[in-house]
Formats: sequence, structure tokens, C-alpha cells
Amino acid sequence: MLANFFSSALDQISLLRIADAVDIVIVAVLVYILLKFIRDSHTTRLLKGVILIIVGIQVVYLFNLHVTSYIFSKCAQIGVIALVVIFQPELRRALDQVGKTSISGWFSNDSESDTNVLSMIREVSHAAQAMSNDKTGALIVIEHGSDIDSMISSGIKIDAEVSSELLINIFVHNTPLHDGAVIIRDNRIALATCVLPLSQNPHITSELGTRHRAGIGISEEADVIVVIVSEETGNISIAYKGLLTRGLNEETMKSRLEELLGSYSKKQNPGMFKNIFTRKER
Ligand SMILES: Nc1ncnc2c1ncn2[C@@H]1O[C@H](COP(=O)(O)OP(=O)(O)OP(=O)(O)O)[C@@H](O)[C@H]1O
Repeated sequence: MLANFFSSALDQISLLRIADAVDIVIVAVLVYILLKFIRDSHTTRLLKGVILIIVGIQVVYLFNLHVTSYIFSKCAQIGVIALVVIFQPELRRALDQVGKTSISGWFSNDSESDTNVLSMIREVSHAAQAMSNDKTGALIVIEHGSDIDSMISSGIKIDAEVSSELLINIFVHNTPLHDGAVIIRDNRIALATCVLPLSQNPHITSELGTRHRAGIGISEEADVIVVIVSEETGNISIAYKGLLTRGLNEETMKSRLEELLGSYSKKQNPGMFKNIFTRKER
């Protein structure tokens, strides 16, 4: 039985043409891209909904429910357009990434991107400490997996290299760009003066105002890391996945950001800060 199975498997393999192998590789790459897209855009819940609808359609067809199947098929047609509209920012970004990526990039190591991330972390941490010393309020959102364009409003395009000097300058009180949040995307300062969604969490202490609520709010909804400097106390905090870690300084913040953002740091500092971070300091 087992011998039969192996011999028929070998027969099938011997029939395999180069085109079939290419076919398999293309499908594998497409599945990988789709899974990565779902993971990065945090659309698992939406995906569950889509799967449920597909299962529903199959059930309806199975039992020959004509009217329901007619409604479902019409909804499915609109649904495809709706999905494209909903994921328009993500799709645009994914295509943009494909356009930017060269084949050689697929095989190169991550050292260049690690260097960029580490440099960005160093500059952000330094700026946060300097602003803390001066009690300059700041709100910096570092995009990680998600594209947050659809969650923010206003925003002035900057598109500049991240430097502590520029960050400090942006948040100088009573200057045109100081209000709202700065967005760091692909290790560059992408936008300033962005308005973020406020957290509706009723457990956030009333001593924290809207800057902190906005930082926590966006971290609840998207895969981002938010650095907040309090204008009132100079306190430096990081909001991540709806949790706020307060009382950081340049060094502790750098370590935490490295842990969250850099593949380099995962090798260097495994598990560092777990205790601080799981503590809910709201
Ligand atoms: N939804 C928002 N999105 C982005 N930035 C916001 C938002 N709401 C408030 N801010 C920023 O926070 C500032 C107001 O901070 P506020 O004093 O209310 O908050 P806070 O959390 O107590 O911070 P701080 O400790 O710095 O005073 C605004 O001037 C603005 O720059």
C-alpha cells in the first residue's frame, strides 16, 4: 500500500514540468504575500467575516435557497468593490512596496534596514529626552505594520529624514507644526500636525489629557508605537497596543523601541522590559 503510494507519487513527480514548478512557486509566493498582508494590516476579524459569508453562500447553494442566494450573489458583487475601497490604502502601499523592491533586495540581508531603524530609534529617543528636559509636549507615532492613513485626519506632509533636531523643532510651542502628532513611516518623518482618534477606554486616569488619550487611541487601533512627552510634567511614555508605559528616559526608551522595532535588537535584548510593559500604568 505504502509502496504503491510512493511509486505513484514518484510517477507524478517525474511528470512534473519546469512550468509546473514555476506555477507552484508563483502560487506559494502569492499565498505568502496574502498571509503577510492579512497579518500586517490586522484584518483577521474582517477575514473571519469574509470566510463566514463564503460559507453562508455555500450553505445557501447547497439547500437551493433561490431568493437568499440571489441576495447573497448581489451582495458578493458589491462586497468585492467594498473590499477594494476599504483596503485601498493598504493595497496602494503593497503595490508601492512591490515597485520599490528589486529582486536582489529579496536575497540581501537586513543589515541596511536595521541600521536605518536603529538610527531612527536613536534620534527619536534623543529628541524625546531633550523635549522632556524642556517640558515640550510631543506626540510621535512610529508605524510598524499598519498604514494609518485612514485613521488620521489633517496632517502636513514632511517626508524628511528622522533627526532629533527636526523633531525638536517641529514641537516647539506656538510654531505652525507643533500641534498634533508626527507620523514616522519607513524610518522617515512622513507627516506632522495629524489628528489621531482618542481612546475611549474609561480606565485611563483623568490626570492624562487628550495628548495621551490620542497616543493610546491610535495604538489600540493600529500596529504602531507611540512616543508621548508630557508638556506638563516632562514625563516620557510609550503607548503600544493600548497600554501606556510611563516614566521612561532616553536609554530605557531606546531599549524598548529596539525591542519592538528592530530584528537586530531581538537578537540582542530578548524579552527586555517585559515587566515594565505589561504593567498597566494608565
Ligand atoms: N486627537 C489628537 N490628535 C493629535 N494630537 C492631539 C489630539 N488631541 C490633543 N492633541 C495634542 O495634545 C495637546 C493637548 O494636550 P493636553 O494637555 O490636553 O494633553 P495631556 O495628555 O494632558 O498632555 P500634557 O501632559 O502634555 O499636557 C494639543 O495641543 C495637541 O497638540
